[in-house]
Amino acid sequence: MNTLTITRPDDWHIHLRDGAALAHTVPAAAQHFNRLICMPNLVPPVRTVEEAAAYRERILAHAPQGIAFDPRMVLYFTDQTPASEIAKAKATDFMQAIKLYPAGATTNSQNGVSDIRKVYSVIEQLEEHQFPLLLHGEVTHSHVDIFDREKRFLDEVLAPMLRQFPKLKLVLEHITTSEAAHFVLEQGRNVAATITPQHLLFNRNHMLVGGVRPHFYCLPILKRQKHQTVLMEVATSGNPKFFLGTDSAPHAQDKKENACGCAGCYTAPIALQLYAEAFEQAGRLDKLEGFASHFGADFYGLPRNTDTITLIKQDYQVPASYPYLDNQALVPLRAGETLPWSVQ
Ligand SMILES: NC(=O)N[C@@H](CC(=O)O)C(=O)O
Ligand SMILES: [Zn+2]
Ligand SMILES: [Zn+2]
Repeated sequence: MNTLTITRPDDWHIHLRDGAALAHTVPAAAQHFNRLICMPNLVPPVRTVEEAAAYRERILAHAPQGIAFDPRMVLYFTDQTPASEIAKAKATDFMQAIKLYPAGATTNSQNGVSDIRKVYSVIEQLEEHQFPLLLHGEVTHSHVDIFDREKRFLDEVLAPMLRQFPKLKLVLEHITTSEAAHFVLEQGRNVAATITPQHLLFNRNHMLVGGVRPHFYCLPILKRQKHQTVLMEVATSGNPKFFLGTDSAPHAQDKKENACGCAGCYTAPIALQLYAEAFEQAGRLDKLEGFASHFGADFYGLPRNTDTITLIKQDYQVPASYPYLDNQALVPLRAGETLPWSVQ
């Protein structure tokens, strides 16, 4: 197969950042994706519907003319989120979800939730309004090994929460383990997961063997190959519980190539090509369209896109870096490498 035309995809998990970064991140994402779930971990975070509306305007100011582009906004869950904010968000036509970061779990999560049991009154509203909860699913206790943090979250936080709120609509974001994949498979249709291109194509050896490669460092961290294999299986299975969320997370080059490097892989301009590479490796290119373009929209109750995008089996040279902010560069995953798929 040399070309593959699919319904235009959506990215259900992306970081666009704010301010001057938007001039770079918004056009890069909009060239391939229509709807974006715009993560709210700004500094300061997007805590209210008003702040989300203002952030959406700042994003739209950089949207390319003449193509469909619909940023979907997300509240940042804090210990102080008022339960009344949920009905308010639900009543808008641009708020899509609320994102829960356990405090300290990842980039800009310091204002996240300190103990999920303290916010059960808000979660009750989420279940009642069927307003989706997006989870960065890792525990944060310093004594828990970084490679076990996702599994521990399932056992200690998510399973008890779902027992209490069995109809809660939720997305376990950027899953990285076989345990998370199986957990999602065992739940009802109200529970889904996003999977990034890096967790499909890579495992921790790619990050750590032969030298430490900071551009592969993201959270949750890349795991063993046996987990990668299971993620590939579920992503390419055609099961609608698993859909595309790139978790493209830009950090300037000097913040990544640093004695204490930031977590996050920048993939927005190459993510679709990477997913095509992964699905081809699995012999399941026929399942790419469902994963990339149908299942997320279906889960969120949005119409599927009506236009299409065409991938070509043609080498694509990833730039060494993209321009970013003042004099900084943005180094993508696979910088300088040649990918087997291009977007027409
Ligand atoms: N994935 C990451 O490693 N980083 C994300 C935050 C997140 O999605 O956890 C970021 O905002 O940089
Ligand atoms: Zn996260
Ligand atoms: Zn993210």
